[in-house]
Amino acid sequence: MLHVIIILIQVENNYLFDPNLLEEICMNETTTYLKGGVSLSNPGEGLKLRPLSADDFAKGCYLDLLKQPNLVGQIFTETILSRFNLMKSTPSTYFIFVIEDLEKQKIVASATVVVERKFIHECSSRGRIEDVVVDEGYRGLQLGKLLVVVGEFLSKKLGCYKTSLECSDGKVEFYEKVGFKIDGKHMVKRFSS
Ligand SMILES: CC(=O)SCCNC(=O)CCNC(=O)[C@H](O)C(C)(C)COP(=O)(O)OP(=O)(O)OC[C@H]1O[C@@H](n2cnc3c(N)ncnc32)[C@H](O)[C@@H]1OP(=O)(O)O
Repeated sequence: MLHVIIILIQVENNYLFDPNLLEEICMNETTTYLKGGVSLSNPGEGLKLRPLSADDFAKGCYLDLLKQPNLVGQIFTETILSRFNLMKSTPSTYFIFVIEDLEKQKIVASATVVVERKFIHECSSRGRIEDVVVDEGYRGLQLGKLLVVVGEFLSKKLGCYKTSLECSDGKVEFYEKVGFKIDGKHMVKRFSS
């Protein structure tokens, strides 16, 4: 039964969100310089930036990518697909986009924008950039920077008044290169490791 569900999802090319949203983003205003002409429409030779698709789990490579910061743990196909469908059915909230190496059919980079709805600031919304990761074999090609800039402009397009992210001290310099500034302190109480 599960196999039937997976096949149906593959046939529909089930994107998490409408790909037109990415195509409509205009990054002309960015102050971030992406070397080598890297852009949303041209992330590099043979690479394509697009929304996450349910197909990417069947290929396996998306989870392999997320394992590179070793954050996946043990999960089952049913759990993954039910989480994907939950995100997809929550309107205008979860935007996971990936970069695929088309020849290898491999997901080589990914980032998430989550839109948090608020009552403050006249019922505004805030974007959060999460889970930025580039495959070890594709680092240093400006893909990390591209993901963050796309996250920034996607947040803007979705009407957010600001976008923010949390990172370790070792990544501060990377995010500063894309125009982010330290603003206050981040505090946390963990319920599991
Ligand atoms: C909000 C969050 O998700 S925080 C979690 C961040 N993700 C991770 O830690 C996962 C593991 N790391 C990675 O996936 C990658 O190393 C990333 C995403 C941090 C960087 O991706 P890359 O594609 O290699 O970065 P990219 O090629 O775009 O580099 C951009 C610039 O930042 C610099 N840079 C890259 N990593 C770092 C770093 N850790 N510290 C300082 N500078 C860095 C590069 O030298 C480059 O400089 P340049 O533009 O002047 O040449």
